[in-house]
Amino acid sequence: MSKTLPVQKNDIIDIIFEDLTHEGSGVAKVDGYPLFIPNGLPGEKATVKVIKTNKNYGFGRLVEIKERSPYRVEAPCLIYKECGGCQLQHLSYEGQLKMKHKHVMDVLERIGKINTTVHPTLGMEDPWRYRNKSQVPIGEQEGGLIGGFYQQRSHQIINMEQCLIQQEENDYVVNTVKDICSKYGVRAYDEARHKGDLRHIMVRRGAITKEVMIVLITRTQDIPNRKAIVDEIVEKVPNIKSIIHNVNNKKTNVIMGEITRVLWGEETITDYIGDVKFAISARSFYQVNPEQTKVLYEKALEYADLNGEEKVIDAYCGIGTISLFLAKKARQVFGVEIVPQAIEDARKNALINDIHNVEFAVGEAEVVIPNWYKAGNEADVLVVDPPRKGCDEALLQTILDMKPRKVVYVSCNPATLARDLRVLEDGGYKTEEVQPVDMFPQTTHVEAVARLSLV
Ligand SMILES: C[S@@+](CC[C@H](N)C(=O)[O-])C[C@H]1O[C@@H](n2cnc3c(N)ncnc32)[C@H](O)[C@@H]1O
Repeated sequence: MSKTLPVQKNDIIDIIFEDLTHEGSGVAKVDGYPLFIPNGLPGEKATVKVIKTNKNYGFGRLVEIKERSPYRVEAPCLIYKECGGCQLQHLSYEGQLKMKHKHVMDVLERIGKINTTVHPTLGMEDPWRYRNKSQVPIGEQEGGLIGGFYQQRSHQIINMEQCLIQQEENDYVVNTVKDICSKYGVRAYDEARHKGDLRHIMVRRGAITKEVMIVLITRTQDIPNRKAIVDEIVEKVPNIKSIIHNVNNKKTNVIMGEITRVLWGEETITDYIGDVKFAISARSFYQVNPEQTKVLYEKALEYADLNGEEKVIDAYCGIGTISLFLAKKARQVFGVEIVPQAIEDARKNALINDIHNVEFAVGEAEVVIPNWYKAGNEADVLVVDPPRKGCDEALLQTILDMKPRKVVYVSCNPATLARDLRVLEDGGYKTEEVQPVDMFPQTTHVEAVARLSLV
């Protein structure tokens, strides 16, 4: 069968890169047959070696770049090639923003057949050191704890002293906690044998308040020398506000387990987005790029186009971040979220900010909102901000039945955005514009906000 393919394993051929995959590999086509080649950039001419062929696509390796992309740069991070965290450090930031814009346009067109205006990506002035949350898997080397990242396509942990997309303070906190736990004899979790203690260290830091939360995630119910560890963390970590212990004793890739308790300090840290203050607990979702979150939410608010009279639903509301911005401009907001701790935070956040025209419910958006509609409730504007898998069909159907005047769709996955926009367009909505926002510089991820109106 492979005889009919235009290339064979071990062929050395000249190609031109046409595109980039979500993993950051260059894509070249030979008589329509796609080859995926790490490190290639669109527009580049190169010699490549074919290393594997499947029926519909193959893989190759760069031998020589013959014509470089004007957007190619030297990746500043020394562990960029081993770490799976960033995929685009070899592409200039201007190139990244262009690539993300094209990606959103292509996916909307290819998957959703959506014909709309996609604006150029809104990027950052300084696209480094932006993350407010660090979450590192823990391993062992020569008796001490190491932590950093999984080597690409493996579960081998590589130690990391710094990460160029993390706030610098988070690097210090992770390294300090690693050292303290090592000193007091904490053993790393051994995934293969399901033995040992510490699985992950998570650090979250308020960009404005500087408040720090540390979460120690262990397999075991307790942490050896817990008190000494906590005391030393409190002594060594500036602005520490909360030390949390989470127990995850399952054989799973999911990071946090069901049991969460406060070891020291508060259950939450606080932070500001614009002039709204938020309490954030360990289990709650909170956007990782605070600077761009403000840009994203402002765009969502602009697209909601509120005049103070509307009833608004915020589906997948997390700790009520978008809900509270909406509540300042609407008559009534109803937020729905599946994580109970996030809804506790959301209610607390409404109180902290003296906002009273908002109500929150715990549950699946695809169950709570249809029931809410069946009970005779309606909304003028509906905002959705689902996880990567997009909106559930039952929620989309309820939107089509309820017919809110406007739908604002905030998406972290252009493919599911395209799929869901197609359903909404088939049901009578028009996608008027889409704004990509770069929440994750140096990576292939892109966020986008879409504005839909009932036609
Ligand atoms: C991308 S986050 C957005 C959160 C919030 N809008 C924000 O900007 O911080 C998606 C949220 O949806 C929640 N979620 C996931 N599946 C859900 C479901 N079926 N129903 C309701 N919420 C869900 C997650 O817990 C998470 O908080």
